[in-house]
Amino acid sequence: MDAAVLAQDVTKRYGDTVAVDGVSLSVPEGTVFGLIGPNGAGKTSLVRCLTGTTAYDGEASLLGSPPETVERDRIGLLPQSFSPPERLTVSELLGYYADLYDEARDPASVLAEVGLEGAADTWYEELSGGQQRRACVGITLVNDPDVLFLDEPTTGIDPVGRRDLWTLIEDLAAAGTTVFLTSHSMDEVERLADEVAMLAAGEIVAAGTPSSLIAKHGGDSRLVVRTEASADVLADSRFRVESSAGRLTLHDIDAADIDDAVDALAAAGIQYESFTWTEPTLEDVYLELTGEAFRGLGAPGDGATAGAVQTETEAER
Ligand SMILES: Nc1ncnc2c1ncn2[C@@H]1O[C@H](COP(=O)(O)OP(=O)(O)OP(=O)(O)O)[C@@H](O)[C@H]1O
Repeated sequence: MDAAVLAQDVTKRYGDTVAVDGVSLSVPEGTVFGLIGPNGAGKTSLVRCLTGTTAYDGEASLLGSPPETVERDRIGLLPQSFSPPERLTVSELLGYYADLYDEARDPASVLAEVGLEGAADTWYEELSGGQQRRACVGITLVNDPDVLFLDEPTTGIDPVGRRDLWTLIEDLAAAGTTVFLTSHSMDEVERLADEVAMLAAGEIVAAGTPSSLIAKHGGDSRLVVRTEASADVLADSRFRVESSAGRLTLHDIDAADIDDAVDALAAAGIQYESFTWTEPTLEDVYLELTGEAFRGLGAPGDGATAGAVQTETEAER
């Protein structure tokens, strides 16, 4: 499979701030790549480099060419903040953006894909925040892009709308579109991404499939028991137990161990209100790695004074 997006030692500086610090990555065609990381980690800056919308050092390629030279109709980009004309209805808006391309999809079918058929004749400014975001996703689809960059696409969208968009993203990837997704929603990334990279202070600190990252950094499966009992009463059991206010946590509990663990609670005479078995998720990976990044790499965004940031922002305009 060819790489649709490739970065080799990509670095983006704004004055003294190093927003992206020597990032290398490769996204095979037709896959979903998830970029995660705390606020200020450099995600949006990296997306700008990879879409050719800002200057950078290092090498990048998009669909086999330098990003800034790729025909715009092959790329879809939903920036984090995007404000289309507000006094257009949703269908006028999609038609307006479709007209910017020599060949475009039928706006009506895009409207249906993003679940806005019922709002076709509503002015953009009268849509709810979540509907506006869906309309913006629709705008990125009118040119039927080969690569789609979505910077926090589901922010503000309700749970049903989020799931609908996830299905849409899965369908797009299944049909061959490469999707580069940045998100703060770990369940979204865990569900959608084939590969994930975590950025902290401009550097990739971990990368891999969601399951490999969870296996490496997510911690263990555990049984959390709501009880006032202390861990001592399970001292003779085979389980590793920690106690905290109102709960005992039994570690390294696989699904097959749950019965034994519950038997051990009963044998120790522990009265409990309830128990919950949890498996590690990408959120655990995120929390673990963000903690490490703050301990080891310094807080993201360090190294820039507000003045230096301001100067470069002005210089870029
Ligand atoms: N146009 C700009 N001019 C100067 N500094 C900038 C500019 N854009 C971003 N920065 C700085 O670059 C660093 C990375 O910012 P960026 O927006 O890329 O992070 P992010 O990971 O997308 O954050 P968030 O999750 O909050 O959207 C931050 O220190 C930010 O202040």
